[in-house]
Amino acid sequence: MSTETVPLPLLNLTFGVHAFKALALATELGVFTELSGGTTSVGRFAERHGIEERPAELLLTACTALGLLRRDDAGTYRNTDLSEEFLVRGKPYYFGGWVAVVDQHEYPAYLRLADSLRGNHPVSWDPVRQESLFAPDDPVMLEHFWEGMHALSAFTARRLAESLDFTAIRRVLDVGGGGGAFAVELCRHHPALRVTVFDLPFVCELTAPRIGAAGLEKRIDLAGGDFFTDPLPGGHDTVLLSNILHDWGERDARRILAACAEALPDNGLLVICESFVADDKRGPRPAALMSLNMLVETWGRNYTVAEYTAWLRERGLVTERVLSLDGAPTTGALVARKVPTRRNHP
Ligand SMILES: C[S@@+](CC[C@H](N)C(=O)[O-])C[C@H]1O[C@@H](n2cnc3c(N)ncnc32)[C@H](O)[C@@H]1O
Repeated sequence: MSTETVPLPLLNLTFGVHAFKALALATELGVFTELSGGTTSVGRFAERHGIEERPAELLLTACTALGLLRRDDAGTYRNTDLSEEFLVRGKPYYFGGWVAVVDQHEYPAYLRLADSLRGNHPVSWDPVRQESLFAPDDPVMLEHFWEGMHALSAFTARRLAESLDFTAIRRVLDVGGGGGAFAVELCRHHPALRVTVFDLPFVCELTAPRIGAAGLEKRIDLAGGDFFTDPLPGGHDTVLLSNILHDWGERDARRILAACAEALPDNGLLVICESFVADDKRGPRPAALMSLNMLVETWGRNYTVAEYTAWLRERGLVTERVLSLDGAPTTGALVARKVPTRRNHP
């Protein structure tokens, strides 16, 4: 080993925990919300939160080093553009819901990652007592998950709206579209588009106010149902599956694909928006880590384009292209077309 070689990349990986917990605690304390448009000092911050100056300074310094706060020479702290836009409660793309999901729902589960590994089962919820990750039993999920999904997916949806040719797309069925991010952003970008969000009935109820707040009730319909037991609504030329299939084991993922293929007309499009693991399984990092996350959360994993292409072919769909949504929270979109079935003419 060269004397120059030091384990800094490893140390940097361990800092991930510290950085995330600083973000999570500051968000939970409402630091960025209280600083919106204003400033604080260590002393004022400590007083406001009823804490000593030492911990106050350490948290404010960590947030500054992480690019969440700016400190001037007089020791005054204010939000950066990033925290002002995304970490102030009440702003349209508030990201704190997702931070809360990771902190309160996923982080405790990672303390039991080894159990998940040894038992090959999720640990973020109890499969004996709960039907699925998405059952309405977990108050943290209910309060934060769909709000958090909206904050994450809005940016993927924007990239999809820009990257996919919508000229011939009139009506989209967003299967498992709870949170409403795709429906809202796609409709905003494409004024002639209509979208139906199909999700569990209680999720549709959570999503309805968000559609109302966007003023899109006339173009976005909500359809409550279960994609394993209910037929998917017809009349759509395009079906979207965003971050759905990785939630499920291979058998269930293929059942969902079969239901989507069934709901599409000939020449209809199926769009799978997901972070695809590379066919050679060497990465990329966001897909590989999301896939590991599926170990603690579900029985699923992030699949490869080759896997989807093979499963779709069995259902009469042909992969036409894979769009790279670089910089988006979800990094790819596979676009497949339903091939017209040949009918025997008399
Ligand atoms: C990871 S979220 C993805 C949400 C959205 N598509 C996005 O990308 O922002 C998975 C979604 O699938 C929905 N879902 C889970 N099981 C379902 C089922 N059996 N039938 C219909 N929707 C379901 C959940 O309620 C949730 O909204």
